Amino acid sequence: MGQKRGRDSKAQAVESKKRKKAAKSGPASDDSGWDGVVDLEDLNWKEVAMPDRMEDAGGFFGLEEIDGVDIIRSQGHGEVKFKAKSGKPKNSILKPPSEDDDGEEWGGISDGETDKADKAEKTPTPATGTQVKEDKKKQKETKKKEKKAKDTKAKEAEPARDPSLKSSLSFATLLEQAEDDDGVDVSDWDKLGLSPELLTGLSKMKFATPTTVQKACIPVILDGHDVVGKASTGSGKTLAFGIPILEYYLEKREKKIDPVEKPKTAPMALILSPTRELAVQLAKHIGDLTANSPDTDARIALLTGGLSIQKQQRQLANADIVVGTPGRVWEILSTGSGLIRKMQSIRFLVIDEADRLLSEGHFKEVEEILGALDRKESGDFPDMDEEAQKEEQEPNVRQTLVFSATFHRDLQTRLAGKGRSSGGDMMDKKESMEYLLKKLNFREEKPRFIDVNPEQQMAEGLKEGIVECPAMEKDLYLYALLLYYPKHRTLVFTNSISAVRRLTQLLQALQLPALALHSSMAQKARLRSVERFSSPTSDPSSILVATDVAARGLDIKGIDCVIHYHAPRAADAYVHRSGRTARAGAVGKSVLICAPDEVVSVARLAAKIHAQRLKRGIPQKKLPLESLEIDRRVVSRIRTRINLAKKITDSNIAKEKVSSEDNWLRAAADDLGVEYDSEEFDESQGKTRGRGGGRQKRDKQNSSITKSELAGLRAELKSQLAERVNIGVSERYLTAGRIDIESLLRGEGNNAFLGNLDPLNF
Ligand SMILES: Nc1ncnc2c1ncn2[C@@H]1O[C@H](COP(=O)(O)OP(=O)(O)OP(=O)(O)O)[C@@H](O)[C@H]1O
Repeated sequence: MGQKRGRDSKAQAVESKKRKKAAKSGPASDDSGWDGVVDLEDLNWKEVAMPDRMEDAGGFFGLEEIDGVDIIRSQGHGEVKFKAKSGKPKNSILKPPSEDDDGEEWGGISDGETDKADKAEKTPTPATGTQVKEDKKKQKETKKKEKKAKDTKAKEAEPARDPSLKSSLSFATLLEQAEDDDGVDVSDWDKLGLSPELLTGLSKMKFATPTTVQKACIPVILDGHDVVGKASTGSGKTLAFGIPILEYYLEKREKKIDPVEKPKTAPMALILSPTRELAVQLAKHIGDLTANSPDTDARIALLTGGLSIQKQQRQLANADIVVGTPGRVWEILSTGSGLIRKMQSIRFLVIDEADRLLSEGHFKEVEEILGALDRKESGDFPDMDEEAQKEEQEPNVRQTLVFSATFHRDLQTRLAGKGRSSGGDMMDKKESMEYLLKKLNFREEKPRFIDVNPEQQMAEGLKEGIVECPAMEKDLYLYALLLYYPKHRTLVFTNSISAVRRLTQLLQALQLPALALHSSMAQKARLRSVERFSSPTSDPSSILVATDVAARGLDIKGIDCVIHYHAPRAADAYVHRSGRTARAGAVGKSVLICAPDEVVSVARLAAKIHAQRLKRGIPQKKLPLESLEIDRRVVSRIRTRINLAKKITDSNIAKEKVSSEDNWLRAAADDLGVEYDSEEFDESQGKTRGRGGGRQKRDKQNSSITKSELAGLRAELKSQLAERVNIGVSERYLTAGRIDIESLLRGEGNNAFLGNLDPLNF
């Protein structure tokens, strides 16, 4: 297709300048070793023929076109160049030298005698150096004048054009616009008074409007207040605190900008997260905004367990913002020299997923960190700049920002400075709210409590459902749900690591793209699972089977469905797990697979979460969750597959287990210099009788399946999986009218099933 461009005076001016530049280094002939790449201005543009009537021009007035070119985009700069299409001579697309070109500078683009002859004709007769120069100068000036007069005349002769039309036709403007298209209009952020740098960053990230929590929190934090922020999952809390931190960074840098070297300074913010994956994500999210905002080179150190401590220590030495999990942060701070003092000057302390971070296993380290940040010791700070030292001297410069989607009622009322605690079930005595308030050392007596959605903890676009099934058939119902929702990126939550391992293998045996995530995995494997699951190029039916390590904060685009294989143990876990879908205004599903003995506790849990809505009478149901009926035919037809897959998985797991136990005992026997016989050992330990004996016996039985038996099971499963699950259709009578053959052939509908399956309508 031919390329078109508009003509305008600005483009022409640039054109002549660039042409000269091109001429200097430009191509001499087709076989000169020149790669054939030319600039826009050096193309042999031809005017587009105009219709007789100007009204018919349809906005194409003044257009030029070129044929036979390929566009070449240079990496990184968005610059566009051109090359002749293959089969055409390289210089066939080049513009011949025009009258106003300086003959000497224009090295000649010629592949024909005519051009050479033309050039010879134009070449001035030899003369002395100064004279030639002067003559040329005069010639140039005359040509310039002539050209100017010609241009003015042409302009006067042109009919008046709509200025917007003109600019929209300019090729140069089109290129500019293409660059501008990189971003979106961010005028909705104006009221928050952000710096142009961050506005550019937000525009490039296509965040046209601040979310509710961002609108509510950013100004308050910028005003220097301590904030406790509560907003539903996926509502943009990270930037609600990330933006004010970066604003502070820019402001601080402005005051003492050093063009040669950044001043060595202490970090200005410490952001604590309960899980490694969330810490990685927080650093990335804030880092993305930094990277997209011009001149915003805040350095972020990520301190999480499982990765090289030395590297993290090095990062910390130059960091502006520190993001980490409490364990590793404390490990580095407590073993480093002078680091605690350096961190004492931080301006922001962020406790993300606060209710989790301030409870359970993490509290001890958080407590150590908080204690260390407030411990005042004398001494100087040799590697700190003056302002940081000054700030260090001032008492309590630190703003504390506490965020979560869920807060225990007591924590909520206490942090909001409202009323007394009635005693809570989330923390024990020592970890009481009073203690917390004191420990967090807010600089204001009452931090600002911002609850953007007091009545609803769940995201707007989330649909909640429940599938009831016999306790021993959860695998079957899980598989059925996954078949009902093909091409759904699904996150399956379990309550134990062993269940994650087993389910991942089971689903893999059923040829589903399942990945595992739990805290006993090596950190690199954990990150790899998250990366593979979240990659935009990954299978759209990817499944991540995880423990609650993935429940908090994980922001993976495009999770369509969350399945709770085990009912969560607490209401907040349900909120956070379900919050992995329907994020940032998207829609999503959350489905609980529920055994009969779990129904009561699940009902209680749901009632708790939806208490406010139930109070207001919406919706008037026993359970605010939709009950999903899985077609009985599906259940019965997939049973064989599940049984086969289970046998294969159980056998593999039992073999791994027996072999690792065996290896351990063998090594111990070797160390002791004794013979090891596994059966003899089991007998002597009474392992075949008593408590746990049944499980061990089962493991032994499962592990004793021979290789050929296993191969047989695999082959049987494979042949089952090669067929669609038949929902009451005889394949012999496919044409009997019960199924839509044409849509079947077109590959429409759910490929897992043969026959008409009522959708779950959920
Ligand atoms: N102003 C905005 N406009 C559009 N998208 C946004 C905006 N701010 C943040 N987002 C996107 O929303 C998603 C959720 O943001 P974030 O992870 O901060 O949510 P959260 O409230 O912390 O969730 P959780 O409680 O689950 O941790 C992210 O993908 C982020 O890129």
